[in-house]
Amino acid sequence: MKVSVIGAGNVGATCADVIAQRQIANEIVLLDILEGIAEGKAMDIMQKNSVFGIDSVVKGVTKQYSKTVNSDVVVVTSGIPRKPGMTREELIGINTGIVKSVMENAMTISPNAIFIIVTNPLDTMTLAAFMTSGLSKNKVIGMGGALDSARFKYFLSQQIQKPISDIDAMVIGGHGDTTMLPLMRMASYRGIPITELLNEAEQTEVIDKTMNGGATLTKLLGTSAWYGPGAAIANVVESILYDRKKLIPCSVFLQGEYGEENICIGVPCIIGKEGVEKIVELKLNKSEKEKFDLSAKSIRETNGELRNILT
Ligand SMILES: NC(=O)C1=CN([C@@H]2O[C@H](COP(=O)(O)OP(=O)(O)OC[C@H]3O[C@@H](n4cnc5c(N)ncnc54)[C@H](O)[C@@H]3O)[C@@H](O)[C@H]2O)C=CC1
Ligand SMILES: O=C([O-])CC(=O)C(=O)O
Repeated sequence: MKVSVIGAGNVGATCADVIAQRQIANEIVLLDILEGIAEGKAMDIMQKNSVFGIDSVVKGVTKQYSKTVNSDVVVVTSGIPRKPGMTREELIGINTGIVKSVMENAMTISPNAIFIIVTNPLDTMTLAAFMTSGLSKNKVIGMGGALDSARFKYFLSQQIQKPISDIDAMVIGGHGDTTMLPLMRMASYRGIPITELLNEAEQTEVIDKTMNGGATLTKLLGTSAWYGPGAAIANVVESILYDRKKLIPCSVFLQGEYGEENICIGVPCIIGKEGVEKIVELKLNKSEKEKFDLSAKSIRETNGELRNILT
């Protein structure tokens, strides 16, 4: 099983490290355009593997796409992260060209690969990868909701003072500060609805913290997060490589599902060896559907900018 990670920055290197440490793939190739960075990080991870007796092989290369040949999964983490005070959407100008060129280089050499897009603005970059590659829609997966759901569960566990592993919760919609939709009505603590455990004000507080999860970390770190993102990507990779068919919210191209068309947005997906194997249509109530529609509207505005950049 071979995974290539294009962009050996904070998120790409962490993702490679988690995949190696959990032995999800036996070969991981890290690629970057900056001389030496991928080689150095791969060597460092291999020396860590040596400490723990892990046999997954991590290789680092500079621009050498030939080394990514026949990857089963390609993760696109190349691109600029935001700085404190910025929105993810502000990255569209610089990151569109990067995602387009990475897709062109990577897909010819790994014709059967499933692509996981991570670069921000996530939903629009996933659409860019889908449009510019011509790949079938099941093979282009945007990773956003997996991370947002992990944050939602974390903030819920903090609020109700219970272990994270006892909490089930999901975020759908866009991967943006104002576009994500934490599904509080469906969140539960071991089957007990969270809405029975938290009052309205507490629920609102958790939702706000979740939606601002990325911005909060960016303010604290001076650049955006990487441990949560790296792990969330590895979870998607694992579901593909081992055909686990996990239900993970991912940004995927919709053609009528949730009443939307020609847009990539976060919805619950069954993720297996074919990539997106099924989109699960939740029965949203009126208020949830209104929020989902607003999220889609906002993503469409950013997609308008994308179309201007690409033409
Ligand atoms: N979808 C999500 O949940 C998340 C998305 N992100 C996004 O992921 C991206 C990467 O974030 P970080 O790793 O923190 O940034 P970083 O700056 O640490 O690393 C980015 C790497 O991409 C490389 N790169 C740039 N152009 C490239 C190209 N054409 N080919 C190959 N490599 C190239 C850079 O040299 C750099 O090493 C950002 O756009 C960020 O906003 C970050 C966290 C979560
Ligand atoms: O906040 C950012 O810009 C990076 C990201 O997408 C996240 O951590 O959720």
